[in-house]
Amino acid sequence: MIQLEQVTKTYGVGAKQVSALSGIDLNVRKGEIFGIIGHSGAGKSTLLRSMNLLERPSSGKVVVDGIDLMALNTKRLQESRRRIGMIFQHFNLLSSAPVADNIAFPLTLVNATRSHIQRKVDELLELTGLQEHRHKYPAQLSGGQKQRVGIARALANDPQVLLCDEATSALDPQTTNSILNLLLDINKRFGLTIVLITHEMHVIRSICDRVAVIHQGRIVEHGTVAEVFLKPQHAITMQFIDQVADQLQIDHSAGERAMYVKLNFLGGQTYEPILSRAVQTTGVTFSILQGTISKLKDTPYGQLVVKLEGDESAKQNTVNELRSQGLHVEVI
Ligand SMILES: Nc1ncnc2c1ncn2[C@@H]1O[C@H](COP(=O)(O)OP(=O)(O)OP(=O)(O)O)[C@@H](O)[C@H]1O
Repeated sequence: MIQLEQVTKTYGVGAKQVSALSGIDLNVRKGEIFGIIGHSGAGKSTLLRSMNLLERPSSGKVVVDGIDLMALNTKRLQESRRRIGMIFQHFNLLSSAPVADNIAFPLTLVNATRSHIQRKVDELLELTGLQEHRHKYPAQLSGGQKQRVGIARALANDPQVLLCDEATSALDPQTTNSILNLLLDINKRFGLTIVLITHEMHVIRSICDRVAVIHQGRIVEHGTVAEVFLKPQHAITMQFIDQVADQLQIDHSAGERAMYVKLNFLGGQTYEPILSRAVQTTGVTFSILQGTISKLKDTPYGQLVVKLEGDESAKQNTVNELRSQGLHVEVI
């Protein structure tokens, strides 16, 4: 749905030049929720805004639904942009207009008929749960309600893509979850392709199908959320995963007989007695030091930290057996 080929962006001129993006290749598939995570200044906003040419890349190619955006004239670009909705961290609503008019705004720009505007606004108020707030002004709404208005407005022209620029960063955790659930619902109902940028791994884990990690203007890692969670390759990715992991301090003084391992279970494995079966065959004993079960989007995901005790070869056989059962096992 969105292809970026060798996209670069340099701000400024001469000695003041800043390279924000360097050779970005990215492919966002139709109907998926694609997350881009990175620290402040990594280039996330620049990357997201280059997908609708709010920020024109210095070089490279941006293709959305088969259309090469950089090759379009201003009028054609405006038409293409209508198929790409966007929501913002600080909502960017018209403060002097009530909720219904904010939602109707993109439709008035394309001279939609009054009856179409009325029908669409009613539909979007219902979708976003804002019916009773239609006559209120943005200043009378909570942050979560404002973002719902932002989402409704972004959907007014029936876009194929929704770009989310740190859409939940200004919200408390509970409101964040309700907005993420709304995005997930919209994605499922309408097959809308969603690209979001964030610095929070919780957001990626909750709703994304695939993720790219950006650092200093480059994509350093990408894959399905499960792949990236279970087998992070880059130090930056590990830092982000630590945001959502409970840290356990291992005391290695227990002696050589002990081996500490971290086990990651995914999907159906999460609820199976794989560890008990493995130790029955190898004869080692184990104690659980830490365990959590959470979800990667809709997929259950479990993590156990266990201490294995027994012969060196038996412990190694246990690790091998667990790996052969498809678990991701890390000796720590
Ligand atoms: N208009 C601009 N002029 C000059 N430099 C810019 C401009 N916009 C961004 N930059 C620089 O480009 C780099 C990437 O910025 P960008 O805003 O894309 O990062 P980010 O990951 O979105 O950061 P944050 O999470 O803090 O918003 C940074 O070094 C930033 O200072």
